[in-house]
Amino acid sequence: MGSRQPFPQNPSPKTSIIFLAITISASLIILSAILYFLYYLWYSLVHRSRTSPFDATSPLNKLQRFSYKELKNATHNFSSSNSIGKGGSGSVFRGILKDGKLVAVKLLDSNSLQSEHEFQNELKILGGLKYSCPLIVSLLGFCVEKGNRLVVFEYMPNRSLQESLFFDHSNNVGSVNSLILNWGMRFNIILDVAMALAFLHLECEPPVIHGDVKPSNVLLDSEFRAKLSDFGLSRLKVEGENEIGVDLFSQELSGNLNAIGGENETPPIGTPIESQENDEVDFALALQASASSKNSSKMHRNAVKLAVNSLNFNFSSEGGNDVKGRNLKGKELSTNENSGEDWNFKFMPYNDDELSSLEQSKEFNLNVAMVVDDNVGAKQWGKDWWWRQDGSGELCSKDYVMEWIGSQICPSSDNPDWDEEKGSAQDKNVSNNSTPLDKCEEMNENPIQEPRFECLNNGIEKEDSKKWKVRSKKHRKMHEWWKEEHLDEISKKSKKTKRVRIWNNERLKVPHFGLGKCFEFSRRRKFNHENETADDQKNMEFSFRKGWRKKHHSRSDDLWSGDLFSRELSSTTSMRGTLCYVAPEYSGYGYLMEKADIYSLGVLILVIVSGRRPLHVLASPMKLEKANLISWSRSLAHSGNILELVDERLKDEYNKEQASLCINLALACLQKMPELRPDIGDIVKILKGEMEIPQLPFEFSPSPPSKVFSRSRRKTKGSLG
Ligand SMILES: Nc1ncnc2c1ncn2[C@@H]1O[C@H](COP(=O)(O)OP(=O)(O)OP(=O)(O)O)[C@@H](O)[C@H]1O
Repeated sequence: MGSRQPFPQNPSPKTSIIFLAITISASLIILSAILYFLYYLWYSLVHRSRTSPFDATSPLNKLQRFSYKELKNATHNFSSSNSIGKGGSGSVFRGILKDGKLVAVKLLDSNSLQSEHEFQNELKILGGLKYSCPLIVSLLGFCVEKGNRLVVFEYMPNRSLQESLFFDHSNNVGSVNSLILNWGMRFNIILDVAMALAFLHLECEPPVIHGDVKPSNVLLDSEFRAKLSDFGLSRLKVEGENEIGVDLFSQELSGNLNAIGGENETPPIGTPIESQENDEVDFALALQASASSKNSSKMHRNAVKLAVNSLNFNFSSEGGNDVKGRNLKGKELSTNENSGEDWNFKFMPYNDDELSSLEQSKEFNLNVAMVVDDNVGAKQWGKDWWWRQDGSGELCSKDYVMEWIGSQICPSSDNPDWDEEKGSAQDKNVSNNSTPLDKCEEMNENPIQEPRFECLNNGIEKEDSKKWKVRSKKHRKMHEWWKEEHLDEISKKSKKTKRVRIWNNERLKVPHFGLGKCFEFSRRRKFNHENETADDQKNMEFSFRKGWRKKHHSRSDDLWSGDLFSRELSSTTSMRGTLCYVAPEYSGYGYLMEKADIYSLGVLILVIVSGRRPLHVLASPMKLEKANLISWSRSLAHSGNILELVDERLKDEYNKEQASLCINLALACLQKMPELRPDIGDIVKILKGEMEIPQLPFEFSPSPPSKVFSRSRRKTKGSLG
C-alpha cells in the first residue's frame, strides 16, 4: 500500500496567489453577470412601460401584416411628396403597393403612449368588425416592426372634408380640389356620416362609439361620398351598461397616466355621470353661452364671468381640491358655490361696476392667468386629457381659448365686438379688414403644409397702412399681455427650478456613480434656458407652436392676431375637434355614450351647412355671436332666421327645405341633455324624410311652446312645402 500524500497544511505562496486570483475573477464574473441581469431587467421594464406589447392573439390576425420595408417602398421612403396629412397621432402618406393598389399609410409617432393606444384601439375596433361597411374607411392591414407602428387604409382620393370645406379653392397653391362642395354633396355627406354612425351604434355588437366625429375624420371618395375614419378614440359599449356606459380605453389610459403622474385618481368604473357633472364645465359651452347673449356688452360680461368661472371649475377640480371649496388665487373671481349644480351656467354674482372696473384693468387678466399658473403643474391628465391630446406640452388649445378671451376682454376700448355704439360702421370695416386675413387663414388650413407666413405678409400688404397701424397696435397689446402673463409663469418656474437645483445639488453629494449627471445636465440646460428667457425677455417672442424664442424682425412677426392663433389651432386638428366637437357630458375619461357622437354630429352638420369652423376667430373685429357657430345658430333659430347660417359661397344654389331641416336637426343634436338628443336611427330617418324632426326646445325656436307651438309649426311646414 502506497502511503497517501497528506494535503499540504501550508500551501505555498504561489498556490495562494493562484487561489486568490481565481476567487477574485470568479466573483467579478458573478458580479458582472448580476449587474448585467439587473441592467437587462431595468431596460426591459423601462421599455415595456413605453410601448405595451402588441396583442397578436386579437382579431387583428385576420388583417394583413405588412413589413416595414414593403410600406417604406410603397411610400418612397415616406417622402414628403407622398405626405397627405398629419394628425395628432402621426403622419399619413400615400403609397402604392406591389400589386398596384393605392393606399394611405399612417405612420404613428413613436414613443407616444397616446399613439400606441390609438393604434391598438383603431386596429382592435376596425379589425374586429365582422363585416365591412361601405361608409367606414377600410382598414387593410398594419405593421409593427422596429418600434414603428403603421396602419394601412384604403386611399380616399378627395381626402378629408376638412380640406374640402376650408381649403381656399380659389388659390391653386397646394389645392386639393378645385371645387367647392355643392349643396347636393354636402347633404349626401351628412347622410353618409349619419348612416355610418347608425352602423356603428345600431348594427355593431357591441355598439361602437366613434368618439371623434369631425371634418378631418370624414374622408371623401372619388365621388365625394363620405366615409368615417379614425377610430383611435373609439369605444366599445359594454353590454348591460346602457345607463352609465364604460369607457375601457380611457380607463386604461387614465390608469396608466395616473400611474406615471401619481396624481388624481380616476373614478372607478360605474361612477354615475352625475357625480362628475358638478365639477365639470365645458369651456366651449361657456363660450357658446356667453356668445349667445343678444346684448353685446352684456355678452362681454357674460363671457368674462363664464370664462373665469369655467377656468376655475376645471382647475379647481384638477388641482384635487374640493369642487366647492375653490381655493385658488383667483378666488376673488370664483366663488360661486352653486355653479356646478346643473348644466345651465350660473353666472357669478358680480355687479356691473365690479366687472367694468375689472375689464378695464389688467388685474382681471392677471387673475385669469393666476388661476392657470396656480394649477399649471397640478393635474395634467384625466379631465384635462382632452386639452392635451397633442402632447405638445404646456400650450395647447386651453391657452388658445384663454388667449382668445384675453383678446376679447383685454383691450376693451379697442375691441368693437363689445362696443354697440360703433355698430354698423365697424361692421363695414370688419368685412374690409377680414378678407385678406380670412383668406390667409384658410390657405393655411391645409394640414399638409406648415404655416405660410408669406401669405400673412401678402394679406398685410394689401391693407392700407392706416388700418394696419391700428391693427398692429391691438395685436401688440395682446402680444404684450401674453408676454407678461407668461413671464410671470416663467419667473415662478425659475424659482421652482432653482429650489430643485439646490435640492438636487445637495442630493448629488451622495455617491451617485455619475448616473444623476445626465439628469442634472438636462435640468441645468433647461434652467439656463429659462433664466435666459427671463433675462432676454425683450428680445423674445412667444409662439404657440414653439414657445418662447428669439425675436426675428419681420413684418409678419407683428401679426399677433386671432388668425394666427386660429391657424395654430387648426394645425392641431384633434385639438380643434376636441375643443368644439366633444359633447359637454364627456369629460375625457368619462362615459362616452352614443349621444356624445350625436352631439359631435350636430356640430359637424352645422359646419357642413355653414362652411365655417365651430370657433371662427379672426383678428378682424367680428361679432362674438358669429365667432361661435353653435351659439350663433341657436340665436338665429331663436330669431327665426336659420338660413342665414348657410354658406355664402353656395349663393342661392341650395335646397332651402333641406338646409333648414339640417340646421334644426343639428340643434336637436346639440341639446345639452344627452337624453334629449335624437337617436341615430331617428336622425337617418329624418334626413331621409321618413320621420318628422322632434320638437325643439323653446330656446331654439322663435315660436312659443305648447299649443301655439304646434300651430306655428304647421305654418312653418306649410311655408316650407
Ligand atoms: N385613407 C385616407 N385617404 C386619404 N387621405 C387620408 C386618409 N387618412 C387620412 N388622410 C389624410 O390625412 C389627414 C390626417 O389624418 P389623421 O387621421 O392622421 O389625422 P386627423 O384626423 O386630421 O387628426 P387626429 O388623428 O389628431 O384626429 C386627414 O385629414 C386626411 O387629409
